[in-house]
Amino acid sequence: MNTSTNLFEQIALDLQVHGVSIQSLEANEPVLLALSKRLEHLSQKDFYRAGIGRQEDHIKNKKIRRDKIHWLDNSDPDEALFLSYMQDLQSYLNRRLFLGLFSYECHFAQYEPGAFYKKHLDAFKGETNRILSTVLYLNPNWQCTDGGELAIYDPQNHEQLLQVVTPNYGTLVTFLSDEFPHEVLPAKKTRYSIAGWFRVNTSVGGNIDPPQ
Ligand SMILES: O=C(O)CCC(=O)C(=O)O
Ligand SMILES: [Fe+2]
Repeated sequence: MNTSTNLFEQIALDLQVHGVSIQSLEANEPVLLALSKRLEHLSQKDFYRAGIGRQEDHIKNKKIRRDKIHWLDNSDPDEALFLSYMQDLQSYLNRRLFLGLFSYECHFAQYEPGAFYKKHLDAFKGETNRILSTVLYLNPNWQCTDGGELAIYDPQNHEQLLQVVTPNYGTLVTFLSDEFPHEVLPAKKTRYSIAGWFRVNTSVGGNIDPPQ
């Protein structure tokens, strides 16, 4: 078994038992280095203010989330390397857990000091084809006093805190999109992550659902 297979198996087991997985991608240095290099080359104009679903109300948006995002695609080789890695994870999880995952979409997110994302679910039962959420953190030397933690809540009791995840470089969180409420606590330093979603295909009449 190579290191990716070990990690993929660990994620599959975590999901099976808990519905949430917190692992480290640090053994896969090439992918992390490629993403860090890509982040260095992206400029402020490559990021734009994120919205919530089809909600276009800017004031309301700003009360809920303050991150800026940049979608990944295959035209950039460093982004493509990560997308291909997540494609391998998708295939593994489909073989192992029969999830029928069909596509993966993801964006870099930049949280400037003071930015947050209030408690939310990434998917509502029956209303979306987002099945699994992933978040990968890209912050070297993040200190516990830097804030910006991901707080994950109990699916049965949305007030009950389950886990607090420090956004350390290489940490990869995976969870069931319509089960786990979560929030990003205000960051004190600029915080980078890649948030992504594995989706099932809900196409009708042969029209494939657009990936984003
Ligand atoms: O960056 C994070 O820790 C989570 C972001 C998130 O929940 C989202 O983008 O939906
Ligand atoms: Fe989320």
